[in-house]
Amino acid sequence: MASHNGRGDILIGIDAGTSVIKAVAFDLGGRQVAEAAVKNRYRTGDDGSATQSMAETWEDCAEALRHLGEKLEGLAARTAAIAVTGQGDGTWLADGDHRPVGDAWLWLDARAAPTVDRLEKEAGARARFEATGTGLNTCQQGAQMAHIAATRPELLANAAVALHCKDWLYLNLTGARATDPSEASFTFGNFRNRAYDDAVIETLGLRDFRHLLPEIVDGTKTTHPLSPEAAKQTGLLAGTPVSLGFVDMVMTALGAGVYTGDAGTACSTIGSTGVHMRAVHASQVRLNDDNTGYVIALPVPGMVTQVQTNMAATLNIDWVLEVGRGLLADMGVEVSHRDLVAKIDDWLSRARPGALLYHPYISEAGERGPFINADARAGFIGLSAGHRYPDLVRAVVEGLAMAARDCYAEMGEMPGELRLTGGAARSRGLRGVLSATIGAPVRVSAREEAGAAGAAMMAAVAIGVYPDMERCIGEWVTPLLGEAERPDPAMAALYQRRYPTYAAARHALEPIWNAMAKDRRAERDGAAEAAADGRTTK
Ligand SMILES: Nc1ncnc2c1ncn2[C@@H]1O[C@H](COP(=O)(O)OP(=O)(O)O)[C@@H](O)[C@H]1O
Ligand SMILES: O=P(O)(O)OC[C@H](O)[C@H](O)CO
Repeated sequence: MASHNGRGDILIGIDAGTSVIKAVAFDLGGRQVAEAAVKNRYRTGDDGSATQSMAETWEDCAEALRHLGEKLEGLAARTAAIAVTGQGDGTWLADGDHRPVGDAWLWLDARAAPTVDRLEKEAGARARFEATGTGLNTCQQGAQMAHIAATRPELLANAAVALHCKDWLYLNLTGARATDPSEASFTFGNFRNRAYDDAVIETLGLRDFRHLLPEIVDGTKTTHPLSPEAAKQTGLLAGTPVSLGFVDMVMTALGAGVYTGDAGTACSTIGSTGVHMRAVHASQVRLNDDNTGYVIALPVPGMVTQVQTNMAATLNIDWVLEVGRGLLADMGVEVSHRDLVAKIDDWLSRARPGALLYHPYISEAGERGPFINADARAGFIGLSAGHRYPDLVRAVVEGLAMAARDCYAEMGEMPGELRLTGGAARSRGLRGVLSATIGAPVRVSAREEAGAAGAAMMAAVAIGVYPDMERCIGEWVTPLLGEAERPDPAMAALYQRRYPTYAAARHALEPIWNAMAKDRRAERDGAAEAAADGRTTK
């Protein structure tokens, strides 16, 4: 088999997202030259589970790389390096032969909620937060492993290594068991030194499982060669250097301009999840009193992102569109999700701004930023008989913007400029709502695949295309930033008035969510008991 000869003019970035797995080819100066995508698949259950086949995820990744090869002639020989990032958090357990131990638990999995409640009440919770910079929530591997240890210990007993999504793909690409400094430190470590912290592991009750945590590898410094088996499956050349990217949240932000040296800028990703972040030196991180948010390392020495993240962003848009699609389907009218997405800006323009309040906590796992409550649920406030579908769509979009403001309010001053990325940033109407709600201009990067680009930038630094990340950003990111879109003053004043009501309502709703969740749990337990009785009396 041919192997890599150490040259090439293409960098491949892989971004294994929650909705799509993408493989993207860039030239060495950062121009995107080809892209291939495979839809990701995961399952959700009534018990709050959200799981994904690990074997299929690797097959889908390999398929995306093969498709990329079909689109770009001579890709294998031209590839100078590959980098991989992916959906963060979650628990991907592999055994000693690098086979999956069951399906992966995703970041959307809510089963660890009782364990999060327990651990947050125990001594050591604040110390853990001060080390990781990250509030414990159901998404994270630490909480999920602690829950698995309590409820399904055989899974951990059968595992040799606990990985995240991108780490699992890296293992399949290279055979190396590794994780990156960002997920390692915000889950089990300290963001100041990017290393594991045994005291954190102890507070999670995971001392006996410490051996499952893999080596931490900085993908801007270290690469591993593509293995012969992976080469066969992907159509690339064995020996091609592979760099392990940081978690997708920070790769996307890096590619979209979170760190360009301009003071006061911030970056929001409005994708399935909503991620709101600013680049700061690790010494400038301000931890809140509520133990919420993330501190995610950047692949730049000393620099991290201070983050608050909404569990669900465009998942809310998808929900309201699906309501419309389902109704039309019942009446025999078939429309696609894409057709409905194309209508969003029209609906936004037909509805009165600020007429309704919507809290976008549509995920089964509740909300994680700026507050953590697995019981939080979405809802409209202010409906009256005259409201129509466009009003609901507008309220959902305004709810995403209010939730973003809520996150920035928790982190200090509102940003002076907001760089936007993620699927929903394509909507001009949504950008206008966000800009007015934050009270700052927004800019969208012409970069289509910011996450894959962020990862490829790490490979570019790792193989010496650039001496450091700053120089790479100067060519890959800054020139692609679009014009600043300024907020409409009247709309900004309206949303400024609405925000305190939005925030007050979410505080007031907390006991209602908790009571509803208690009822749901009691009903589920009652149904399970009735089913068990039915079985024993047969
Ligand atoms: N033009 C648009 N206007 C508003 N929302 C959009 C638009 N295009 C895509 N979206 C939303 O973005 C979602 C996809 O976002 P994306 O960032 O690609 O997903 P992910 O975060 O899962 O990678 C779509 O499902 C839809 O809700
Ligand atoms: O794959 P996407 O939805 O872009 O990213 C998911 C995040 O990594 C996740 O929210 C981490 O908890």
